[in-house]
Amino acid sequence: MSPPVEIPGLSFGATRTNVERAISELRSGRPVVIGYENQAIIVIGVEALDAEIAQGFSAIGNGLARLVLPAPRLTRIGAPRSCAGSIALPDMDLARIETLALKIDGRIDAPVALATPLDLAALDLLGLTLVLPAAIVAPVAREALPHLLHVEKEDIAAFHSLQARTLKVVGRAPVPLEGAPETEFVVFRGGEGLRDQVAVIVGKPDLSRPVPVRLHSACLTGDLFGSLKCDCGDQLRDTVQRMADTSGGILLYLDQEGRGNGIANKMRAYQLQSQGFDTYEADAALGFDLDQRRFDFAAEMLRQLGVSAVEIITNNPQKIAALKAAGIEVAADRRVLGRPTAENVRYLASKRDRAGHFIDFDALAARASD
Ligand SMILES: Nc1nc2c(ncn2[C@@H]2O[C@H](COP(=O)(O)OP(=O)(O)OP(=O)(O)O)[C@@H](O)[C@H]2O)c(=O)[nH]1
Ligand SMILES: [Zn+2]
Repeated sequence: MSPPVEIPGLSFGATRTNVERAISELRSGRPVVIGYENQAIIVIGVEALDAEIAQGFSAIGNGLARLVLPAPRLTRIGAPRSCAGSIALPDMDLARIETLALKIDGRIDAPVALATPLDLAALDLLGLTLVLPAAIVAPVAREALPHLLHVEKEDIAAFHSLQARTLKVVGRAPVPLEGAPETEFVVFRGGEGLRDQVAVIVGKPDLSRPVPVRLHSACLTGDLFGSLKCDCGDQLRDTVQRMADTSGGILLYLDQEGRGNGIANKMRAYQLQSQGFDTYEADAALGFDLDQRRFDFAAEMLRQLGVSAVEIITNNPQKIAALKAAGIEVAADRRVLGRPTAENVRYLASKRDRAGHFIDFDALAARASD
């Protein structure tokens, strides 16, 4: 057999390749191995666990498998923590695991150990895959399980900053919209979890001045179906209309459904909301922090479009701070009013009270009676 060769242009770095493959493996329901120094663990998301895989974890882990949960979930089930932790799974009891990871009435039933660096890397990787942030892990020898995908802890950490840098335009075309006939869609690939991100350029904004810009995170229920639970659809259409009626602007339509949790977790959260939780309590009960989104790659999209200064259209102070941190000049910030409904007032009030969004309820009420 001829020896392996390094071919320029065909030798991709391990960081990108292995992490991208690991995301795909975990989403397909197959475990991966994460290595760090001379240690390694085998990992799978709770969502993908079945009796057969559980048996495999028992065998390979010699009874040392554990369930790793983020701090908000541990707090929810009665073990207040500011950092992730793990619970021993000596017998891989599937019903117990589901209760601890997901059930509303889950209660802690064993001591919680501090998460190891490898445990934290497992949660980090699951976050990129949009599955429930609950990991089953078991220690393994580094060289064991050669047929499974191996990824290094450092590569997972480095992947986050790599993502923004790998963005590139893969397609663009005019898409005339109702009320905004002169509109172009520009599709970028890369970004968060390799998803496609779209810049919607409305009219012909003057790039030599601060450009009206909105970063809009995808909301299937609100944007497309007009859900009454949020204000997203109104914000989307009103912003495009406002841009078309003035000197144009750019709306970045970001594939960040559910504040970055993914549509499946958003529906899990909605289910909890139907039982009385508010939008943040529901996310926390599932193990999520207030907001999973990052906006550094949105800044990179703007840069690639030739934008260096913006008038941002948002009520969300994190979006403003993130663009500034990424080196975009924010010359002004403008509010964007949705329409209040009986179903979304609690959601809007929670965003104001818990996440500091600038939401003026008097202005909203005036709008409702327009
Ligand atoms: N997890 C979760 N996500 C939600 C819920 N309701 C709406 N979302 C998501 O929240 C995000 C809202 O994004 P944006 O429209 O960019 O809004 P924002 O962060 O409130 O900021 P501005 O609208 O710019 O003020 C979308 O990704 C929605 O899918 C919810 O109850 N739970
Ligand atoms: Zn919405």
